[in-house]
Amino acid sequence: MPSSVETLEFQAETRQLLRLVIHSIYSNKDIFLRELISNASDALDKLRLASLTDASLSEADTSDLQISLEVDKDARTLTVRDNGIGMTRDDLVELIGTIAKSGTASLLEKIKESKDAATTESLIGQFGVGFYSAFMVADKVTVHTRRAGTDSGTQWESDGEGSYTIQAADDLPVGTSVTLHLKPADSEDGLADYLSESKIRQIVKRYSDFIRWPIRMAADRTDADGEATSDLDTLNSMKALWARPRSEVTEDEYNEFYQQISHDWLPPAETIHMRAEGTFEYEALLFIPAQAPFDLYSRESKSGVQLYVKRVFIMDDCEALMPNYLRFVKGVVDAHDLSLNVSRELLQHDRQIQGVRRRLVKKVLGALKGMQDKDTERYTKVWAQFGRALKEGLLEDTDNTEALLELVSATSTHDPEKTTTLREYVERMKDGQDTIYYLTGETRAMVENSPHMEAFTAKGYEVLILTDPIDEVWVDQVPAFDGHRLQSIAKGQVDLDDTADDETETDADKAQREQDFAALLPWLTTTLSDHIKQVRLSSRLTTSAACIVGDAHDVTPTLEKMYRAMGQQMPTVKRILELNPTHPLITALRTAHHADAEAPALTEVAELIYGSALLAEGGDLPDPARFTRLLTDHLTRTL
Ligand SMILES: Nc1ncnc2c1ncn2[C@@H]1O[C@H](COP(=O)(O)OP(=O)(O)OP(=O)(O)O)[C@@H](O)[C@H]1O
Repeated sequence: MPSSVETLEFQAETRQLLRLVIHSIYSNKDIFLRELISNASDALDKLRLASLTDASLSEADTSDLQISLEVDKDARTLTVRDNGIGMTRDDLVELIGTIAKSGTASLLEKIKESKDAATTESLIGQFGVGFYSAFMVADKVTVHTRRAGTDSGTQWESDGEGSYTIQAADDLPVGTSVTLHLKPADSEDGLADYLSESKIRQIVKRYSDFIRWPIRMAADRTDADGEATSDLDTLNSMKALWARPRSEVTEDEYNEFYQQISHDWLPPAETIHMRAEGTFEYEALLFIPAQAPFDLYSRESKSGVQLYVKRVFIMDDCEALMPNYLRFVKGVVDAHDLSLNVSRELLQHDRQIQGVRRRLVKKVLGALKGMQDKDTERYTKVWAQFGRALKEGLLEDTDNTEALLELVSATSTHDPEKTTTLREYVERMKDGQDTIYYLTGETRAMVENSPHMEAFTAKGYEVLILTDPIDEVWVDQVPAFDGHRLQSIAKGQVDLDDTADDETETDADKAQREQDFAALLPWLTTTLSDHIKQVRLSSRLTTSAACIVGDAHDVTPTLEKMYRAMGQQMPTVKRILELNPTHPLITALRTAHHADAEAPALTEVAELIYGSALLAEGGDLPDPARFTRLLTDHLTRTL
C-alpha cells in the first residue's frame, strides 16, 4: 500500500548547522563513519539493555547484534546498518529534525563569527554534529528504521538543504539503516573514495576498533579456483581497552578511544587508567579533556562517565560516579559486581558506588596535582578550561577542600602575567603575615586600581586578584588554606601596621586622631545613613580620600547582585565608609565641619565623597544625575 509522503522543515538551528557541515568546515571528513557507527552501537546497547527488562522483545531480536557496512558501487551508496533499537516516526522527527542541545543558538553565532577554519572546527568539534556529519560526504541520506517492539517502519530522506521527507515503509527489519548517496571523491576537499573497501577498513580500524559490537563488511576475494567469492569480515577488534593492562595500550590507542567516546577533536590532556581489586572490582579509564565543551556551564551539562557492568554498556552520563563539578571528566567505569538492571536511583544510594566515586575523585584531583607539579604549562591550560568547574567543587565537595585549594590558580599582584597557586602565595608571605589577602572584582584593572589596594601596595603585601564571579562565593566558604585565613581586603578592619616593615604609628597617635575626628564621624554616619551604616577612619588608604568596605561577614555587592539575578530575595546590605585621615579633602572637611556643622555644602561634599568611593571600586551610583550635578556645581565654584 503506497503511503503518503510528508515533507517537513528542519528546525532553524538544524538548518544552520547543516549548512555549516555541508559547506566547508570539517577538514577531516572521515569521521562521519565514526559518528554513524557510534550511533549504531548506541542503538545496539539500548536494545540489549531493553531486552533485559522487556520480555516482549524476542530472543531473535537480540541474538546477533551487529553493525554492517554495505557498499553499492553502481549506485554509489554506502549503508551503515544496525539491528538495534530503531526509531519510530516521531523519534525521527524529534531526534534527527531538531537539535535539543541548549546553547545551540549562541554556539552557532560564535561559529559564524569565527575567522579561521581551525577555530570553526574546534567549536563545531565541541558541539559534536553526530548524524549530520553524514552530509559532509553525501548529497542525499536515506534512513530506514523500525523500532523494536513495533510493527511498521519509517523512511526518512533528505538532501540536507532545508527539509526532509518522511513516509511509512513496510517490511523493514528491526533496527536502522543509514544510506549515504556519496558525493564524488574529491581529494582537494578531503573527500576520499568512501566506496573503497580499504578506505573503509582503515577508518573503522582507526576510529571504531573498540566498538563492542562486530562491524561487518562483505569482502570480495578470489578463491583457489579463481572464482570471485564474498565473505563477511569483522573489521574491529572489539577489545575493551579499559580491560587491557596499561602496559599493553599505546598512547594512540588511548587517544583514539577518548576521541571516540567524547567526539572531541583534540587528544586528552590526561589519561587515568586504573583497576581496583578486592571486594568490589572495577576498571576505570578516565580522561581529562584539553578543552571544555561549549555547554560545560549550562544547566543541562551532563556527567561524562559511562557505566558498564562486565563489558555490557549500562548507561551514559552516570552522575553517581562523578560529582557534578567534575562533569568534564570523560571515560568508562566497568564494575564487575553490579546487576545489569541497576537503575540511576539505586546507584545514587549504593555504598560501594559511593566508594568508587570517592576513589575516582581522588584519582582525578591527584592527576591534576601531578600535572601542576610536573607540567605547569599544560596545567595552566587545563585550569583555564576547567578552573571554574573545579572551584564549584569548593562549594560542593567539602571532603576534598584541601586538595581543591592546592589546585586553585589565581592572578595576583605578584606577577602581572603569571597566575599563582595558594601554596606559592604562602611561600612568599612576609614575615609575620598569617593571612592570605584577596580582592574580588570584575576585572584585573578595576581590582588593581581599587582604593582598598593602596596600603597593601604601599607596604608590599601580595593580594590575590579574583575576577571570576564564582570567586565571590568560594572564598566566603573556605575558611583557610594550610592554616592561613583567607581575607578580603575590602572587608573588616585591616591593620597592617602590626606586621609592616615600617612601624610608623604609635597608640598615642591613634588615640589623638580618633579624638580629632570624634565629631565628624557620627555626623557623617547620620548624613549618609541611607547608604551606609558607619563611617570610620581607615588604615588601608594612602592616596584616596575614602573607600567603602564590608563587615567581615557581609555579603559583597557583587554577590548581592548575583543572588538577585538568580531570583533570590536579598535585603540591601549597608557597608562602611572609611576615610583617609591624612587626605587634604578629609582634613578640610573636618575643619569646615568644626567651623560650621550646619553648612549645606558639607552634606553635598559628604555625598560626593561617598559617590567617588563607590565609583573607584567599580560600583553603581544610586543617583548618577544628582552626583554629576553636585560635582559640576562644586567644580564651577572652584574656578
Ligand atoms: N542508528 C540509530 N539507531 C537508533 N537511534 C538513532 C540512530 N542514529 C541516531 N539515532 C537517534 O538520533 C539521536 C541524534 O543522533 P546524533 O548523532 O545527531 O546525536 P547524538 O548521538 O545524540 O549526539 P552526539 O553525536 O553528540 O553524541 C540519537 O541520540 C539517537 O537517539
